[in-house]
Amino acid sequence: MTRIAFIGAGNMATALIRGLLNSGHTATSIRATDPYAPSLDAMRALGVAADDNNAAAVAWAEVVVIAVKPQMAREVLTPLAGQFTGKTLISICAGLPCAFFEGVLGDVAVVRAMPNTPALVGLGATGLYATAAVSDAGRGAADALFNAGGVARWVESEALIDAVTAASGSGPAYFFALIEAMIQGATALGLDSDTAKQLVCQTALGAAQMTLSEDASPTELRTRVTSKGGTTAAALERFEDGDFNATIQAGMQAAYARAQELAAQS
Ligand SMILES: NC(=O)C1=CN([C@@H]2O[C@H](COP(=O)(O)OP(=O)(O)OC[C@H]3O[C@@H](n4cnc5c(N)ncnc54)[C@H](O)[C@@H]3O)[C@@H](O)[C@H]2O)C=CC1
Ligand SMILES: O=C(O)[C@@H]1CCC=N1
Repeated sequence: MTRIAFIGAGNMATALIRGLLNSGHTATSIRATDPYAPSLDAMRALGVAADDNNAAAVAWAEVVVIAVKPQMAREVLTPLAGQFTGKTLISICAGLPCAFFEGVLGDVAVVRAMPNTPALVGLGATGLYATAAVSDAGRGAADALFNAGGVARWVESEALIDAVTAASGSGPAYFFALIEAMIQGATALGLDSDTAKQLVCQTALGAAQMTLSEDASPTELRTRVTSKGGTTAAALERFEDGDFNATIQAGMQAAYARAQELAAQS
């Protein structure tokens, strides 16, 4: 089984590791590093060896996932330069281009990945891009890692990873915000919070599942719910008073621009 080391054992690494374990990857083939003791304890509770020795983890691994904040990546990776020959580096750092890792590390085969936290429950969505230096085995390992926690799609150009970031990388937060607002709305109308949560979340699941499985566009599906002169139309008209669609588009453009700023600052 591929030996995978995670440098950084925070939120996203934990989601990916739990996805791997749930899909049958053995804990002894995973290792994690982090300077933060509670993160190491959480890893050990999953049966994953964890310490703060990045160099030893890289030496042990066939695949290394860099899962620190983008602003930390240079500082964390600089001491590891020259230690990636024959290994695959998978970066999940928002914004940072493959060329950044090649510049810091020298000889390295880089996969750029943009996963999301629902990997924790097996429903992650990941975009992947590989440089020409990545071997078939390296691509296969990335495929296996991200399909373990959901679905993964390869994109044709590296720039599209920033688009993935704006869509599905940050996307769970957009849906959490909508769910949060809808639960607040439902409780304001008198539902108890448990019932509101159940009904709102089931509605979100149902809408997503229908959009995937029905042979109809989201526009058509929305139209089928929206009776002329009915309740849905009343709500959607009010949303559009607040420029709902334009606001979502502008938010996603802001996420995309921020990914590019992170690259420029690296
Ligand atoms: N949270 C999310 O939804 C997503 C995050 N990402 C990317 O994943 C990366 C990690 O993000 P999160 O997990 O949210 O952040 P986080 O802050 O939860 O985790 C980062 C971890 O890196 C550790 N760290 C700091 N210095 C280190 C060092 N020298 N050696 C090893 N570990 C060190 C920190 O202690 C922390 O536990 C970021 O680059 C982010 O852009 C990508 C997709 C989604
Ligand atoms: O907010 C962020 O920068 C990271 C990348 C995508 C999701 N979380």
